[in-house]
Amino acid sequence: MGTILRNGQLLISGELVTKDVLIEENMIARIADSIDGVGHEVIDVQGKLVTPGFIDMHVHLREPGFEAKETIATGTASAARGGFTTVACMPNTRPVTDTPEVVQQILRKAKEEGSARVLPIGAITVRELGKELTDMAALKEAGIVAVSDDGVGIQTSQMMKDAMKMATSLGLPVVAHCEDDSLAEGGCVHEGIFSEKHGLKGIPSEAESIHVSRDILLAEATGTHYHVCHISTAESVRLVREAKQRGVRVTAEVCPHHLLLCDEDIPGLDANYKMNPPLRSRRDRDALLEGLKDGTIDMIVTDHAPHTAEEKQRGMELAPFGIVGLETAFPLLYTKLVLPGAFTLQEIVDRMTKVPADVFNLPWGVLEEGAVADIAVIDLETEKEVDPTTFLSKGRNTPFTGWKLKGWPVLTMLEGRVVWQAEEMNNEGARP
Ligand SMILES: NC(=O)N[C@@H](CC(=O)O)C(=O)O
Ligand SMILES: [Zn+2]
Ligand SMILES: [Zn+2]
Repeated sequence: MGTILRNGQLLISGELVTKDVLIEENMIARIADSIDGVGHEVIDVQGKLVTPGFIDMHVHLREPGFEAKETIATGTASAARGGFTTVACMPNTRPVTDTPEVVQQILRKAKEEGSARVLPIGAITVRELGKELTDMAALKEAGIVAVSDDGVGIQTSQMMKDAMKMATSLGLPVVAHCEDDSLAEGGCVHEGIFSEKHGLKGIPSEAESIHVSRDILLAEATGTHYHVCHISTAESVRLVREAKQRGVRVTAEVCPHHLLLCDEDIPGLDANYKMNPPLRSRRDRDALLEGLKDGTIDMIVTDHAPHTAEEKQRGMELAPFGIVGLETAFPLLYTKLVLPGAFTLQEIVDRMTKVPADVFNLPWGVLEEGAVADIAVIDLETEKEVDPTTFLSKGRNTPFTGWKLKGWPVLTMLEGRVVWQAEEMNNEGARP
């Protein structure tokens, strides 16, 4: 017996087309105008978008070590609710994901308790201290898909060059958090309108862009696949665009919050607007949208970064950087970029599925016969307010509370298994 998703809307060459999808075992067995339901379970998804499950190459699951913020169980439940079936998790755990043991522990937990596929990213340097390279070969053997010291920048050029050489020899992408400490130190928001108004120390744009420029030169010299994390400034976008034109192997990701908000939008000293990199200027925000449009920026990621309520209540200067993102990403992008016509639905879906799969050489992210049945079903009609108290994440730290959005995922399948289902998708009323 298989499962049929009946009368869903599939994106085919940019058009929405009504189709049935038959899932057998863990695979998509058939996609057709109409599939006979006899002998199968049938789920009515009439009028709803059926897409490949989303892939997020940048999340913080916090386990091991920071289970008060999030666990692999709650983080992947949050992912499933957001329509994500694959998440890559950053190594700034405790201990840092810098040994094969931690990688194996994450993979084991994910298998036992996970509602999404988890791809660990290993640390570039031991304890992310920037002093000594990790044993990347052993980490790769254990199952990492890339290396990163996310949370901190690699401060010296020599360390980054050594890391790139090592990663290249192993075929691992270098995923870089770009931040020059000598420029960023002590800042809590973007250096600009908001920091001036409130007398706060700012993080200037160059703190990011200088690393991007340095790393592009190093990537060119070493032949590395260099991937820029959470790109946030106009200058970084320009640098990546020029590097791509010259044929450097550079890719980039952007977060929904940097596409939709700028420092002018921060209402006051609320740490739910504090993340790293910070919300930049309107000009930067516009450059990110343009970069995403023209392909300079390859993919969208959430940088889901849960923290406890107590931590986030410490105020703008003392609270940790980071906001959650998995459960609001698609509704935000759909409502704020697709519905107003800035991006097509296909453009947004591709940057959350096929493109990250292509860039990181992953076998998921497509909805076609013979593919693994990682699927998101999305209600494009019903408008609902963002309500953090409903989040499956332990984190409630979002600046989007109360936003009225459409495009809420209602059913998520991982390898053919339903891992999340909204109440309204209770199977009653479906008929063969
Ligand atoms: N983005 C953030 O603001 N915070 C991240 C670290 C990071 O992504 O650099 C975190 O781990 O909390
Ligand atoms: Zn980062
Ligand atoms: Zn991060």
